Amino acid sequence: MKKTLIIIGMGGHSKVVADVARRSGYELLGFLDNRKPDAPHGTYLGTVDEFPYAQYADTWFFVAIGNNPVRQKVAEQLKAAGAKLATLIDPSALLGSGVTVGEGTLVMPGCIVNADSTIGSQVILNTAATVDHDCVVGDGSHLSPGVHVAGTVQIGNLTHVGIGASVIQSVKIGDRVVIGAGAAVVRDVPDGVTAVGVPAKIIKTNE
Ligand SMILES: CC(=O)SCCNC(=O)CCNC(=O)[C@H](O)C(C)(C)COP(=O)(O)OP(=O)(O)OC[C@H]1O[C@@H](n2cnc3c(N)ncnc32)[C@H](O)[C@@H]1OP(=O)(O)O
Repeated sequence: MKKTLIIIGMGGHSKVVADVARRSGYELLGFLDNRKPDAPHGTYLGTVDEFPYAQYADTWFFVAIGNNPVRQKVAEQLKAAGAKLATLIDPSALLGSGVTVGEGTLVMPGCIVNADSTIGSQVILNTAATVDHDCVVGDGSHLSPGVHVAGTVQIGNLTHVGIGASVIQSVKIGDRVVIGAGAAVVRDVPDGVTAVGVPAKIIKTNE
């Protein structure tokens, strides 16, 4: 029997999550969203807050919300309601030996994660992102499409690395950091800042 899945969120990100879920062998029952969508792209099953999770004990749930803190908050809400959170790894992704991937994480098509890297929970490794050996990507972080992370890099929690950015080996990027699209990160980046450019420089402190 196929495993069944319900996806949380009905924005654009949920479309790509649905595709990864189908390719990974799940039967998709539908979507939850606290805002009823005007033009649903699948079966709308109701709100996140009012869904009867206890009646779906055999079903897996996946939070497909791009915003890092919101994704993590909704995942906590689901866990408190007793829902089982799936981890979705596209069959085209390559994971090296000793790699671990946390609960609720999405690994998109074309990603490569090399040996002994640790990917946290509720992470998005977006299309064709690569993470080399011995890295850590913290909970709730998002590596956008085409990000390349060299070996032994540490990325904190709730950090967003923008599309096409590169991070050289052994750099540490803090929590709640935003790295701009196309940046080259060549020095450590502290918690709670936005850094852009080549080489990446801090342009502001985030709220
Ligand atoms: C499937 C998907 O869609 S996944 C999502 C992928 N999306 C991304 O990766 C988005 C990444 N976001 C960015 O790069 C954004 O530009 C951010 C977050 C770095 C900055 O956004 P904001 O905080 O709104 O800053 P804002 O746009 O006001 O720019 C501030 C300054 O930084 C500059 N700047 C902004 N982004 C960059 C960048 N990536 N590289 C270089 N300079 C930049 C701006 O030109 C501006 O400079 P100025 O003050 O001289 O005019």
